[in-house]
Amino acid sequence: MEIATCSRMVLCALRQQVLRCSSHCRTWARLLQRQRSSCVYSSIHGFNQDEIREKLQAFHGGSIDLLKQDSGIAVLTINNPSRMNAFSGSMMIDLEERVSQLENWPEGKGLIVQGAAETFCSGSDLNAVRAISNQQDGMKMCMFMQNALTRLLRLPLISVALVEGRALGGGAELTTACDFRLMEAGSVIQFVHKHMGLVPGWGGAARLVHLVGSQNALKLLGGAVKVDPELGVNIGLVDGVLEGHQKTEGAAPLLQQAENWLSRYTKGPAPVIQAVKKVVLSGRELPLSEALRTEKDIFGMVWGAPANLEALASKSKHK
Ligand SMILES: CC[C@H](C(=O)O)C(=O)SCCNC(=O)CCNC(=O)[C@H](O)C(C)(C)COP(=O)(O)OP(=O)(O)OC[C@H]1O[C@@H](n2cnc3c(N)ncnc32)[C@H](O)[C@@H]1OP(=O)(O)O
Repeated sequence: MEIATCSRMVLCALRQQVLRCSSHCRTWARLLQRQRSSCVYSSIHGFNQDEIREKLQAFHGGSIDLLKQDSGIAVLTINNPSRMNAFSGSMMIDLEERVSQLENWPEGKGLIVQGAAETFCSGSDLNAVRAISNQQDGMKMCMFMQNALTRLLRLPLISVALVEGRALGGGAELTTACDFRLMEAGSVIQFVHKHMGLVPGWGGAARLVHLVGSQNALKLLGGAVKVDPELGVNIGLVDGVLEGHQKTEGAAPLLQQAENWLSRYTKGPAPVIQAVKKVVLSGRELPLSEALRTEKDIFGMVWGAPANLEALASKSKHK
């Protein structure tokens, strides 16, 4: 082969390689950008993820367990029963890692957040709280948890907190990082922060105001009110009440009841369910013009896609 032909072939192969690499890099850059934009705090706010992870890791115990099911509904379990599912530092890191796994789940449609051993979550582990009660560490933990819970709420999955037993302090805040809340009869959500000389710091106050309005939020935080299912439904915090399966004979297990409740919203192909969540999220979080532009982009992803073409071909009627 002539030297000129040979070097043309090498150049061509190199160019293809570079193109492949740059497209790969662009995809990565987009992914990283998306990840960053889901967070509230980054290095420009003085937030150093690795530093706080190292600090939190020192307070271990418990775990956050993730079960991805073929149905497209995942179950996230807060698991630290000997401390009423309080969040240790390592569980905070676990949570952030599980959220990352859910961000990269193309088949996902729904998420149920529950506590282990018949209670939801009693907030931060008070042993860790005592050890990091200085201002600086408190701020770092607060930023870490705000990032993790904001990313949880922004997942392209329809999420529900299944409240059994008690959701206290940070546990109450966690329920507000889901799209919906279901309460077992007899369970309680309580923002106990005032009794601890605090206010919510995991984003729970901001989200609570969005959910129930500022008047009700002021009452719940100012009075550290115990919210039972009836009050929760009345003020719009709670979306459904489940029968306590131990107290009501013949009632299905709570997780099964929650899955049945959620399934009406997760029925259908994953790309469509994810698009539904994304348009609602942009409407909830963005100024109108930006939300409209985002809605157009998301619409563009489902228009003419397989589910849309299939529906058109089937000439379905909506009776
Ligand atoms: C406030 C803001 C902050 C944030 O947002 O970051 C927080 O969340 S601070 C934490 C707020 N939560 C609390 O203050 C809960 C305190 N605990 C209780 O009120 C009770 O323990 C209760 C109601 C959860 C359960 O009461 P019960 O009588 O049923 O059981 P025990 O009290 O015997 O609890 C069993 C066992 O769990 C330990 N426990 C419970 N919650 C925590 C917690 N948040 N951190 C660490 N440990 C907790 C409790 O001490 C018992 O352990 P034991 O070794 O048997 O004494």
